Amino acid sequence: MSDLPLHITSEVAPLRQVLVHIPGDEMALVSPENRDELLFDDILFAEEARQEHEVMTTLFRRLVGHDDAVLELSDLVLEAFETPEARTNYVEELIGLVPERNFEAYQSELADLDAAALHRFAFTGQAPFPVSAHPLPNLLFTRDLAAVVGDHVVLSTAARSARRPESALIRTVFNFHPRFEASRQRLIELPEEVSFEGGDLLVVSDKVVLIGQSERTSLGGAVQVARELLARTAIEHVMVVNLPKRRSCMHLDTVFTFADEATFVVFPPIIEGYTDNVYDLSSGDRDGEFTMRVHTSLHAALEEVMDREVTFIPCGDDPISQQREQWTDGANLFAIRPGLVVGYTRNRETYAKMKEHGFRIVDAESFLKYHGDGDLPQNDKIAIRLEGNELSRGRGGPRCMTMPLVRA
Ligand SMILES: NC(=O)NCCC[C@H](N)C(=O)O
Repeated sequence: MSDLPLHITSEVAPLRQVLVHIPGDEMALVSPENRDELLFDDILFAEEARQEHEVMTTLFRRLVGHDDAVLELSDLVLEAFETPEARTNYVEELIGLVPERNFEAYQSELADLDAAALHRFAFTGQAPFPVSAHPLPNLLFTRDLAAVVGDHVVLSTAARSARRPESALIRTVFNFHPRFEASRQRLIELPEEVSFEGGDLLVVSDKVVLIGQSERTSLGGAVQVARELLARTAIEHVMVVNLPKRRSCMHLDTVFTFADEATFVVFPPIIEGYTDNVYDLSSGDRDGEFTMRVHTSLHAALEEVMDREVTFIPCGDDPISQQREQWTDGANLFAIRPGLVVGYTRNRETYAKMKEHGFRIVDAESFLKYHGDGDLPQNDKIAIRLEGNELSRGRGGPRCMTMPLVRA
């Protein structure tokens, strides 16, 4: 299974391979003092978070049906670092990404570290000589590192300095790990003056993507991604969704995710409360130019571009429950196949709404017990509840914690 080419033509197509990161030592380095800077609203109990995460990856392995279904970022970085060139390159990239940290002063010492020591430095910031970096606890949210569209990969440029070094790690993996050799020609890099994070990109079909213009993805970032995708891939429409620039809705996938091919779980105040906020970009008559159409609602825009009826399920019944559940990622579902999604147990009102729309609600543990022998439901609409009281404190749900590499 090692040479599956990267490929995604729909957000809900059956999952074949996904990149995740189990909360590691870096998570235990978030403290009350540094948590703000590290983009955490609270400190997480790493062991508990790992246990919750393990249930999620067990589900993926079981449902996809092979061990290679789940790749762990930490393993891939360590394997890539076995190549000396990958280590030198990583250190150079890191220096460029966070020049203010002045890692240049220790460039040769860092590049001379062996794979395990450099790996430790990269994730936790700890080195065997007097230099230290921030830990990278947000690697838990692999979604934001890049986005696979068709057979191309858009590499993110993080908006916040706490997440900027993550780019050096994902570049190391895609540029140096032997597993991704076949995709090296299809990496899309963005200029450093714009920002783009993978949580803002949703693949609607082989011809359409949505990009949130958000707290994390700048207008310039969305335009650059559009330019590259329209020029290099089969994508014909890039629909830019303008969001309020707020932490609570930092990426489009915090307020809007797929539950089925044409069913979405949404946070209504933002997704339905704004008008004229969808800019549909397609190629213009001349190279590098766009044609732009403004839609008055995302719902109408999707129905037009998907050529079918679209259903929005609110993440709660009333404004208060919608706000509470959006905050704990009620609208951040991950689809394993159309109609089979994973979310956090605590978002009860969201599940109640999904039930009204024909979803069966099942706990992850009982799902695994019942379908433990590989006898899996094929067509039912099922929402799997994952315990995430610890994980949800990082402000990201199952979609944020997964970067699909291959969907059938
Ligand atoms: N796609 C997502 O919404 N990812 C969640 C990222 C949470 C992380 N603590 C951050 O602030 O970047």
